[in-house]
Amino acid sequence: MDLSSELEYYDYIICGGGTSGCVVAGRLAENPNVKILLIEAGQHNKDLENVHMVGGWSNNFDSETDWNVVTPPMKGIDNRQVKLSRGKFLGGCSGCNGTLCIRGSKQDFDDWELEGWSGEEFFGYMRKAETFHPKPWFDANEQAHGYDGPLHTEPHDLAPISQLIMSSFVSEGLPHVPDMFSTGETPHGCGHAPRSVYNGLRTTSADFVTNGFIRKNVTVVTGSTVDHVLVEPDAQTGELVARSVLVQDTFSGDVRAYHAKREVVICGGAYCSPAILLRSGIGPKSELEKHDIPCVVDSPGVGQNLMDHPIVFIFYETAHPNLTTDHLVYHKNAFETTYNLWKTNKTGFLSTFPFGAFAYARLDDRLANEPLWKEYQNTSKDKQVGNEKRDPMYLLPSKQPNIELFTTECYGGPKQYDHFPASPNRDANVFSIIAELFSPHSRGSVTLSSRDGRENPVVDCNYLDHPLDMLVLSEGVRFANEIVMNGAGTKGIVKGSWPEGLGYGTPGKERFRTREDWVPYVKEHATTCYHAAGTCAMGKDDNPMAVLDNKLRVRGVANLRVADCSIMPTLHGGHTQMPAYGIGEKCADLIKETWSTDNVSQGLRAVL
Ligand SMILES: Cc1cc2nc3c(=O)[nH]c(=O)nc-3n(C[C@H](O)[C@H](O)[C@H](O)COP(=O)(O)OP(=O)(O)OC[C@H]3O[C@@H](n4cnc5c(N)ncnc54)[C@H](O)[C@@H]3O)c2cc1C
Repeated sequence: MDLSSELEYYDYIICGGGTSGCVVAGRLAENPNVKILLIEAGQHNKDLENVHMVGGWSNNFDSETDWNVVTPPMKGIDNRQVKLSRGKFLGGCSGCNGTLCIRGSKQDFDDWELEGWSGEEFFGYMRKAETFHPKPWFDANEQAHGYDGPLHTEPHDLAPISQLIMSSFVSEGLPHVPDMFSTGETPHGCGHAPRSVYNGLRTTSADFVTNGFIRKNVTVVTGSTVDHVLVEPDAQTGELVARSVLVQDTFSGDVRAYHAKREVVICGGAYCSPAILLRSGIGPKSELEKHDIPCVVDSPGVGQNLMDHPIVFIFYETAHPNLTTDHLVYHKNAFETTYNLWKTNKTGFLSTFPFGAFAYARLDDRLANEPLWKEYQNTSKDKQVGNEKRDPMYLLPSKQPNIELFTTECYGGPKQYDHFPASPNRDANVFSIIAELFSPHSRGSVTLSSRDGRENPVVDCNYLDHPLDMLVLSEGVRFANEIVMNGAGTKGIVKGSWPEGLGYGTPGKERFRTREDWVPYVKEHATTCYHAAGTCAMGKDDNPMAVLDNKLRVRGVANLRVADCSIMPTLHGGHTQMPAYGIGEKCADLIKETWSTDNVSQGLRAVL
């Protein structure tokens, strides 16, 4: 195919206008002397009401604004398939997520053992993206936040049910540390998760290249799917260099090419970035052969090491009116009223996401007598940090939680829970608690279904394949239920539950008392927390599975980087949007460092 007449030239080409990609583009554009192209497969976000109105988040799914990825059956969860929604529009998942800003523990990033990515340094990059707006009632840790980034965040005003759950957390042994999800230093406690919302509007990474940050040197093309990156040997050195990007019109399939004078950065997210690399001939040779793609670099780690946090919901109905927020959205004509409120004032139920109270928990005492836990305690890699031994999940008990617990302030959750009987439209008042597994041992994969860039890859999350993952998550779910049933704030307020029979009826007749009792429910209902990561992992030079070096450079190809959640060697114990922002910030700095005048004159590979 002769593309020479169609080439357009940019200094940097960013492939994927999602959470990290927009940050990379926006930050590089601070230098007015460089020209940047940002390519997004989906549409622009400006007219997508359900992006700006946080409460409309789920309306972005099962349509053309969703990648609509569905896993194959997975044996760890009763051979069920799971729908993996991803934002397909400018801003990517930052425009349809739950808005939670939960950064993880600093130790999670120290564990990567990669120069430049310590917890201390990386928390600095997450702060850089943020402008935090305090509220008088919230005891913020001021140093933990940023105050001049394009991402506006604020604390969430709790509904009455969340206040009650917070006191149940405390009475069940999880001390209150208000801003613990921003500091990364408390592995066991409860507090408030700031949100990526301000003045009733969602803030997204698209804000780095739109609104107040539109810059002449950034060209945003939407509706354009990156098919592959053209990698060619340099005429003088023979070294492989990323030179151009081949793009298909998402709808018509028309092809065009763009040329990078300096670098190509792949930011397609943990499912699509490995797919772009594979289509470019960079990946496990055997996988490329299946699709007749010539192998440019045999990189066995591309698409492997897929991680996510499995979660399980438990729902409760309370007889007390107005503790939950169901009356503001589901009952009678509430939706019409609340929608008008958002339309006119940007306030009300739809202006925030109905998650409530949050906790991190260590489960050491609860798991101490489990035979599997003891077995791994003795046989697992016993790497010490100081005097402290890691637990079987490879976590440091003094620094990293085993699970997160969080709650909703009304009915709502993945579609698989729709069959539960107390539909809120019948005027029921419903809340839920969710247990989320950190540091899973199970690993999944991303492979190609076809060479066509417009076909989704095959994403197998392999949830709960490892027995330790099931052990910890089922104990986490059991703990979650005990908090609601026995905790000081919520004891006695429950009149129904899903699953049924959770101990609000006849004492001693509860159906779910032991951890084993919970295992079938976990298998039947575990689903994604949407935290996909790890499929183009960074790693040290002696690690053959490391797709990238610690500067996000693709091993074996010059002028090609990846920047999004796929780069994580291990998944942190938190939620992934703040790291995605931090990765974008870090990548922009790494690129600026490479192409600073000094470095360029030292012979880095400008291809023109
Ligand atoms: C429903 C949902 C709820 C979530 N809730 C939370 C939460 O409350 N808190 C939290 O911290 N995290 C949450 N997450 C996770 C978090 O939002 C994501 O992990 C993070 O935003 C991912 O950022 P990314 O840059 O890696 O990928 P993305 O944001 O997905 O960006 C990838 C971009 O690349 C584009 N793209 C892909 N392939 C191509 C191609 N071939 N050509 C051109 N463009 C392409 C995509 O359309 C997308 O815009 C949630 C995610 C979802 C989906």
